[in-house]
Amino acid sequence: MKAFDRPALTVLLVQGARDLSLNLSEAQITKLIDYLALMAKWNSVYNLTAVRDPVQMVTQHLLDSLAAVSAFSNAKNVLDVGAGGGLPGIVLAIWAAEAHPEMRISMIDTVHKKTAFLTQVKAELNLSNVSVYTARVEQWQAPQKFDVITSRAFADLSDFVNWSEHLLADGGQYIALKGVAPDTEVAGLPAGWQVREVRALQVPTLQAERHLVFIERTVL
Ligand SMILES: C[S@@+](CC[C@H](N)C(=O)[O-])C[C@H]1O[C@@H](n2cnc3c(N)ncnc32)[C@H](O)[C@@H]1O
Repeated sequence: MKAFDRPALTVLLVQGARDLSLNLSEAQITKLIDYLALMAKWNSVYNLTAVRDPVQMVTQHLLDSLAAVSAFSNAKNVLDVGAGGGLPGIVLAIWAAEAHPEMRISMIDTVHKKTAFLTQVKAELNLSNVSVYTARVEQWQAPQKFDVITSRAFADLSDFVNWSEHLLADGGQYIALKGVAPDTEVAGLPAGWQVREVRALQVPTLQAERHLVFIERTVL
């Protein structure tokens, strides 16, 4: 692994957040870098991400998730499905703790090693707005329904919706983080669901195409 140069990574993150017009406090920047440090430290044990270069981790993990957070501004109760090492859920939680203190973020993954890591991140970063669950989402009976269900790099849109629709509250929506414009996936959505918007994202220093897909129940 390349060296974890905290000051240089902080500069990159601050600049990226500025490019995204996000007003992050010093405490939020510190927590985001602390999170990355935990991920870099435990990656070999927990197998959290294939991205090993800390500079790339800032871009592909922190800024990629930060580019999406303002879409969650009205959410109260968010579920991140297939959260893995915590993306976008942990980044969303660090942002929301100050920007939207009423927002709760639940994260679910099947792999116990990953949820053990997320539980450790929650404790070390003092994220009282986070809940972590180990389960297959399609079999999971949640303590409550969610007004927003999100995922990044989880499944195609139709499986994502089919496996988790029992968890979405009436009037709720999906916000999926996707790569290239997901036209084929959009066409394959199950009956009763429609795409409200596909929004292109600009992630600072990332060349790849990124999109947010907003899905809701079809109004009859
Ligand atoms: C490619 S990883 C993406 C992780 C993270 N969202 C990210 O963007 O880095 C997909 C994750 O989905 C989890 N997963 C796969 N099937 C699942 C299911 N049925 N229910 C919950 N999690 C699942 C896997 O364990 C894995 O951690």
